Amino acid sequence: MAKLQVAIDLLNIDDAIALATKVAPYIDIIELGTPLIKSEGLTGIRKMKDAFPDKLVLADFKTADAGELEANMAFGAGADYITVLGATGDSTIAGAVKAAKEHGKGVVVDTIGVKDRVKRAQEAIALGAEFVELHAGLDEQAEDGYSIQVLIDEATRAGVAVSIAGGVNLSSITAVKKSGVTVAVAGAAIYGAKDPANAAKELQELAMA
Ligand SMILES: O=C([C@H](O)CO)[C@H](O)[C@H](O)COP(=O)(O)O
Repeated sequence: MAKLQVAIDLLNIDDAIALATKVAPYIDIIELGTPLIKSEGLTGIRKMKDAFPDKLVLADFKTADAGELEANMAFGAGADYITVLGATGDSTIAGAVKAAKEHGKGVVVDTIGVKDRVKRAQEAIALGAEFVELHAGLDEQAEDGYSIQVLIDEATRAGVAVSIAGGVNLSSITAVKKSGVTVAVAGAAIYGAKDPANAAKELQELAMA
């Protein structure tokens, strides 16, 4: 059974909270996507956590430097998780992990742009990350020939706690879940659906099957 995370790549916090309200019954983790964080800042995180105190809130900072400082900012605003780039140095991940331990929260390392995602995932877990996101971002997904299968194969081999993000939808979620992921991340498949609540419900059913 995999947890389900909704990645909200909207730009307005009121729209994001309205979406989260529809899908929250089927979701374990509410992610404020990087564009939303850049648009609404720490205030957006505070508003989301205030609206959903019983849900895990993930701030998709994609931190590249000053790991401890940025993690303290995110956790101070109410986030339960922050993302840190796997492409950055070990000291940045270690700094964020230090802040996470002080707050009783978690660091998720995002492998976007990393060549050897499996190796970096194993290193990141050794540094104290709670889980690692095997991630093909929106631009990589738009490249010719992209297939989520590469992430599914990597999750099967990783041997550490991972999530998959980058094209998780109703067609791929069963294979994603079978790969043994801790968390399946779905963005456009939920916020772009005609009926986001129903999309989240169907994804959750398949993630739990
Ligand atoms: O993290 C993401 C991206 O970098 C923009 O913030 C997306 O939320 C993530 O890639 C989810 O992708 P889809 O499920 O394919 O929308």
